[in-house]
Amino acid sequence: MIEIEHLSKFFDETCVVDDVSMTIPDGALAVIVGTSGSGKTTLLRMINRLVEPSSGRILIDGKDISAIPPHELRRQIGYAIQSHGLFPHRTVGQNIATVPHLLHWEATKVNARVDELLDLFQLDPAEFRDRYPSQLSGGQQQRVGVARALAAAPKLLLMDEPFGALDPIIRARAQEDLRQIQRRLGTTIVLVTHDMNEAIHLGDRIAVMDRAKLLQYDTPQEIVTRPATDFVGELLGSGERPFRLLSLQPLRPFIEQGEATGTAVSVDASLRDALEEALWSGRAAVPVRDGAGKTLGRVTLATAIRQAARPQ
Ligand SMILES: Nc1ncnc2c1ncn2[C@@H]1O[C@H](COP(=O)(O)OP(=O)(O)OP(=O)(O)O)[C@@H](O)[C@H]1O
Repeated sequence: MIEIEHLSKFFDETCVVDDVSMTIPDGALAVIVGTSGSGKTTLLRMINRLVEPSSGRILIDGKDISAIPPHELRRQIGYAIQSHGLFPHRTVGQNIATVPHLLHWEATKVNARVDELLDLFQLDPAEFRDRYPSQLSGGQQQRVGVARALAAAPKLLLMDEPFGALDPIIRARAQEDLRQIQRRLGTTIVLVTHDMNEAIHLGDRIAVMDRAKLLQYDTPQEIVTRPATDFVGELLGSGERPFRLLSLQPLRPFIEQGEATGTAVSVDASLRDALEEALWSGRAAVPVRDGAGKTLGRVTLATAIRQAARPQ
């Protein structure tokens, strides 16, 4: 668990993080979202002591991190940034092995870990292990950057706009990878983004920042349905709110029996996906199928419309 208590940071006279308190439970994915210059990166970098707070404190598993030497702290905490920060003269394998080497892991264990991570990120180890970063696409470099951050299986991973440079298709895949990895390994993740869609899609909790202050820290559901200030509402985009609400609702509870033909949606999709499919094809209901292709029933446009309304 990470406990951030009354944390502030001044650069000269300017306060860039102002009295922020928040708790991130173990295994949660907390997203810090907000406008440019609101203090998101500074807040994140105080968690691994790349920036020292002016006041307040951070506890990780009950321990005040100001008592842990920074280099020791950083070996326990994964860190992935937008410009991936790979070492250009080291191979992909050597890059991923950085922290395991610092921790003096045995060579066989390191090699096995490198291959395991490459597999996880769908990069064939035989093909990619010995390449240099310049021989990879931007998306592959970013995946290697995240793999490197995960190499020593840190309990905590800090990510600063990790998917910022990716095109929308690869970005969606990288987001999906991250959620699966997080579920599998139980990693606690703090991720900075300025993209509200990404925040709602990924976050168990969302921290909304504006001008150094934490305006709201809550579940995506609460942020969408009960924004704490007008600014949070604006950041969500008022016209987008019904769709954001639908994207948070899995289809399964809304499946009913009845007639529906045409292209089906997956049972793993959200109500928003079903709404889009229904609207785009001009149908009042769409069939729902499971992974094996079996039709489970249908979801109607009327249900989606009902569920898009602001809860009372
Ligand atoms: N080392 C520094 N010295 C002085 N000012 C700094 C320093 N680092 C950041 N700042 C200032 O602190 C403020 C917050 O910066 P920060 O990078 O935390 O914001 P951010 O919300 O992550 O922004 P962005 O989304 O644009 O990356 C900005 O006004 C920035 O100019």
